[in-house]
Amino acid sequence: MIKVSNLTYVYDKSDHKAVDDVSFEVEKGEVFGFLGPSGAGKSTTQGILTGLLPIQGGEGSVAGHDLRKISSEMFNSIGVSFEQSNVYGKLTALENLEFYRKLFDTDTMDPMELLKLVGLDHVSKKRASTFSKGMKHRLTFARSMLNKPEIWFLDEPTTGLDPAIGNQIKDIIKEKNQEGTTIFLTTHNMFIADELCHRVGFIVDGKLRLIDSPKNLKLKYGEKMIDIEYREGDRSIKETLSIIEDNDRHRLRSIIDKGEILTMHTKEATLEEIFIKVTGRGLV
Ligand SMILES: Nc1ncnc2c1ncn2[C@@H]1O[C@H](COP(=O)(O)OP(=O)(O)OP(=O)(O)O)[C@@H](O)[C@H]1O
Repeated sequence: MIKVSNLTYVYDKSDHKAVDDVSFEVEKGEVFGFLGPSGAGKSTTQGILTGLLPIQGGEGSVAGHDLRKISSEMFNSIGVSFEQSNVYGKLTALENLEFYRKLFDTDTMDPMELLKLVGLDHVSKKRASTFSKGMKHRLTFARSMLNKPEIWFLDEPTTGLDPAIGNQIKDIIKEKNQEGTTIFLTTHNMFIADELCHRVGFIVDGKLRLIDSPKNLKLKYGEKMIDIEYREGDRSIKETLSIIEDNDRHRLRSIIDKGEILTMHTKEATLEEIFIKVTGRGLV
């Protein structure tokens, strides 16, 4: 669905590559997470893939369309939800969707149905300028689904939303993916990536450092830890021990031998911890 090789991009008057020799493929039906800290090159890559920025170095295709010869047909196949909401303030929520709907020459979704899906049906006749940041974000998100995209580009889809609405958005993403939509998710939120993505790519300073599934990454890089709580006299004590480090393994054995264990849980490394281990960088 997406195939890029040696993608490179330098902004005018910049002395460094915003995207530096990036190659990857995304299969049909996959949720692919593009993860990295601020300034890593995520938005620039997404800009090239969605035709907002011209391809400079390298090759690529999106839904079978060559990025060097972008035609309007490509825009019928993709949906893009930007991190920054860009809705028309003077139009109502419904008018915003009706307006964009006319720009496609492909089958589109019913705007009211979309507003209902993102919980904005009760304000369909209100001007978007009166909306909160979260509501504008949901309207942008709904708009990106209008043309029933084959590939859906989502830039920080849950950032700045309250947790209940964030969960609703995550459910919609999962549902669309189950219906067959391929998803390219750009984020620096590792929890969302872990929950939603089949594979993730770590990008830092314009370079793609690694691609794998969250599960494989945890197996490969995650040092398994155990949270153990036990009783000693009339006190309960908690410890976190590695099951790889020799000293910790001895300690664990001696605690088990003494008995009186209250709780014991294995604890996997988070994707964020693995990102730091692999790239030497945090996600902010
Ligand atoms: N319009 C621009 N002109 C010049 N440099 C830019 C422009 N947009 C981005 N850059 C630079 O390109 C690099 C990659 O930026 P990009 O916005 O792609 O990163 P990002 O990973 O999407 O970051 P964020 O998570 O903050 O959106 C950064 O060094 C940034 O400063």
